[in-house]
Amino acid sequence: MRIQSTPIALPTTALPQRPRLAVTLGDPAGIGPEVVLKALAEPSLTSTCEITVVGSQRLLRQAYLQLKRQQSLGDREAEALADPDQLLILDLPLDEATESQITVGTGNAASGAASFAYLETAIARTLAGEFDGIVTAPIAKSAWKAAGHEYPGQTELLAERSGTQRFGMLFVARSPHSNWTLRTLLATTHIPLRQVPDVLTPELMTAKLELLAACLQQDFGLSTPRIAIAGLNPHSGEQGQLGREEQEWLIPWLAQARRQWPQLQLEGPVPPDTLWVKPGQAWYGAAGADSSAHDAYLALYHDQGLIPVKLLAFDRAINTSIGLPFVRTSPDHGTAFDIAGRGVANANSMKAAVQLAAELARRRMKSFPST
Ligand SMILES: NC(=O)c1ccc[n+]([C@@H]2O[C@H](COP(=O)([O-])OP(=O)(O)OC[C@H]3O[C@@H](n4cnc5c(N)ncnc54)[C@H](O)[C@@H]3O)[C@@H](O)[C@H]2O)c1
Ligand SMILES: N[C@H](C(=O)O)[C@H](O)COP(=O)(O)O
Repeated sequence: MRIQSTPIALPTTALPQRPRLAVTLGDPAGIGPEVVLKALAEPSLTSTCEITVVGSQRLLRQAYLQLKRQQSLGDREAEALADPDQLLILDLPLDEATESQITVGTGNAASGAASFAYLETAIARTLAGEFDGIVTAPIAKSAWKAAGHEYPGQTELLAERSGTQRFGMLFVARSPHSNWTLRTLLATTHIPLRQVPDVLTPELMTAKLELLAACLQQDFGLSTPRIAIAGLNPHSGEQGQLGREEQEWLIPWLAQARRQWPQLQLEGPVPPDTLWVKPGQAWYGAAGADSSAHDAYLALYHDQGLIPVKLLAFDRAINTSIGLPFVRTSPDHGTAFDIAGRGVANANSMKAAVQLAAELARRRMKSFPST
């Protein structure tokens, strides 16, 4: 089903009861179309929110037909796929020349430009009040760069276009073993490792902690959360013997943070190698672990936080942008060019991203009903 790309002005009396989510296709050469079609085949998701796919209807249909062909030839039970003709699609067609440059499995300037346009459009329509949140299928940073878009990722474009100065990258995952929820915020993200010690400052940590506390309160109903803050160096510097950052500023900053936010139960700087023991035990449901694990973790750099997240929950963790004026979630994986087009992508993280976006949007609609 194709809808014209004209603003949908709802009369104020007809406020939507279900959250309206824009789901962007991501890089059309990656697994985005596949995981979107698999996720939107879930009635439990599509019944709780109104979903509009933002991207090329033609490329989505091509992905659908390719997956259907593979399933007809395969000996495995065919995984349900949403029929593009049954979906609400905000169609952003490519001209013939550009579309001919899209090769499934290879990100390039054409696929980068397409995925950039999908997200740009979803942001503009959300800011115009047409959507309550955005779920973004994966893009390839390298393809964005090839298309001339110098952003570290989707998060930065979302922040720039929504005029958001302070924002964060939070990973959320609900354990299938214990139903315990892992929440990990990254203090720094897409920067080279060697820059991390210089980018980390007390001001940055304060900004991230404020965002995290507000998110835990607003989106998860946690007003006195237990938060663990990671150390930077091995053994958190071993009293300065293995690095000085903890002694020089991180420990003093934490002492000041405890005074500034008495409602937060702050632990740290926790030695990074043992920080993840309790969440790991809580994830697998060890007796009593969920009471000793924390409500949230503040990791100091990308892989310090994401190695444990993806180790425990690669197939279900959700990247949630906090601080934006609307909900945004994304699967934790990327475009997976190496398996794109083969029909073997796991769509659970995409499903979890849609489900969390609907939950958060619904919660915010109740907290801040439109006037
Ligand atoms: N949400 C996002 O937009 C996002 C997240 C991470 C990486 N990326 C981008 O994706 C591109 C590729 O990144 P990468 O190779 O580091 O990570 P990746 O997640 O794309 O792939 C890593 C490995 O995991 C596998 N994999 C990923 N998702 C899978 C799924 N749903 N089902 C089964 N297997 C899956 C891949 O086949 C690959 O072997 C890069 O350009 C990166 O910037 C985007
Ligand atoms: N760092 C994320 C991850 O590894 O899952 C991902 O690259 C997020 O990037 P965006 O800002 O494009 O969502």
